[in-house]
Amino acid sequence: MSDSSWTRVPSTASAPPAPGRDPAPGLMRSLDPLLRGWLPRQRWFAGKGLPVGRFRLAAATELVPPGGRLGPLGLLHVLVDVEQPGRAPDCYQLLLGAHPLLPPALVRTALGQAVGGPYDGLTLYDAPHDPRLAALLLERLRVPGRTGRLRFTTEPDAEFPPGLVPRVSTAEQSNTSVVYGDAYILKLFRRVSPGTNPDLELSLALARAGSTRVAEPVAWFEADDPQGPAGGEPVTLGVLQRFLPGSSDGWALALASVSEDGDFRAEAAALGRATAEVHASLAAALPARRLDGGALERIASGMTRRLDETAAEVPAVRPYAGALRAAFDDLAKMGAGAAAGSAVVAQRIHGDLHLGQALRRADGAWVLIDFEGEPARPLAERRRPAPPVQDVAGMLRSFDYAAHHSGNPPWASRHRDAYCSGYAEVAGIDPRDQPVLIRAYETDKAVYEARYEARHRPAWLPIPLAALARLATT
Ligand SMILES: Nc1ncnc2c1ncn2[C@@H]1O[C@H](COP(=O)(O)OP(=O)(O)O)[C@@H](O)[C@H]1O
Ligand SMILES: O=P(O)(O)O[C@H]1O[C@H](CO)[C@@H](O[C@H]2O[C@H](CO)[C@@H](O)[C@H](O)[C@H]2O)[C@H](O)[C@H]1O
Repeated sequence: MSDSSWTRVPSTASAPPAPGRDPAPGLMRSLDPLLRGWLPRQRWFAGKGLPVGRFRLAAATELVPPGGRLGPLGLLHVLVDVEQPGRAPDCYQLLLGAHPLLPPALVRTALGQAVGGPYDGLTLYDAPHDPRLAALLLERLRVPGRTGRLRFTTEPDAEFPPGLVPRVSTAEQSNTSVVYGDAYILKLFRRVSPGTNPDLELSLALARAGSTRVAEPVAWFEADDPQGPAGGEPVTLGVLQRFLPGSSDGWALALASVSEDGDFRAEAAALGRATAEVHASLAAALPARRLDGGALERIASGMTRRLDETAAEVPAVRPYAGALRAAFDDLAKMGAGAAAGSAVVAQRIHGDLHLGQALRRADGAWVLIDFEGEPARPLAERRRPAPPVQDVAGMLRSFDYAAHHSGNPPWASRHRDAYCSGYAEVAGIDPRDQPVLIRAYETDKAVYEARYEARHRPAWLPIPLAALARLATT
């Protein structure tokens, strides 16, 4: 199937639209009232709690099946910039269907009825939930090439068996994933920015290096940066990866163990070994360098800044802020004492490692997923090499989360120890022998979690707060 069998909205054909101009006449005017109601309610909407200002349509492309027509048959792909006071505009990826009458299963995915514009009178809805449109997207991913500003790529040995039935993953998520017949999972990034998403970059680098600790990407799609110069950084929009059928996620397994006060230490140690293997593969495949003292001081000052910002936003953090700063001051002092060069290596890392990012395959092996980094951080920061102890700290926090979530705090310490022992077996360095680093990174992560929970799951805020209280007294 050639690229030419796919239709695009003619007005998005090639030249970027002038700023503020609607590239598909009337589209933005009809989308605007629908997005105002729907967008802020989505789990992945980053600017929750802030008023929503202007929308600006950055790109619109309609994917239509070969021989099909624009309108109810197609999938409307939209990139929209959202302005909100106090934050830089966010660009969101929307995949929309348009239909005169929605079947009952799709009603809850509706944005509402368009008035005016190219979809006048049709109900717009979230397309990933429509098996027909999700299948259409997979069909498009099979064929490398371009449609308007969208560019589709496949790995050379990718195979697409026919008849893969799509379903949207129900996991609580920062993005939207569609599972195709237990063979593939397509992650659709919702808040996007120029620059290759590390989830694609790192899982591809690991898979190409022969690592079995990752779900291999088989196809992906990107857009040219709608605002950028020709040849600028691509915007990663979606990645199709091998699905691991019958796998269990580490968070569910850990919770089950906590609730029966079970012994999960062998699994925790295996996970530590898997983490260290991934770190070794990333260090071999991508740039790594020894940090100088100044770099450690800059890392410490970033942590202090995040603590101050969080204390300003989350009042419950304030009582601990003064004492917590000591962890970052100690890291800065370590940097000051190592002006000529420290023993700390920075390399590409997972960036947001927790138990929910580890899947135990049906054969018992641990695989890491979601190399996107912390969704709230800017992409450039998430792609910067960092000490691997950051990932270890993330996982240690997660053992603590599981134990406190289910009211069994003693479970945490023996499993944290087992994880560190497993990590040390492969890495040759035990994170517990780097107390200043691990304490600073664990504190930074708990601060991040306090802000994350305050914004997204206020009922969970006591978990990171209890950790901050403990870290403030160590
Ligand atoms: N390759 C895979 N095989 C099986 N399940 C997966 C795979 N990738 C992700 N999942 C499931 O989807 C969930 C969300 O995936 P994730 O990449 O963490 O998305 P998000 O960034 O939106 O949180 C995971 O917790 C897991 O249950
Ligand atoms: O999985 P995401 O990339 O969306 O990560 C975000 O959400 C996570 C929660 O779903 C959050 O993780 C925190 O809660 C987990 C339990 O639900 C716990 O295991 C983690 O240790 C804790 O950090 C993550 O921080 C956030 O970035």
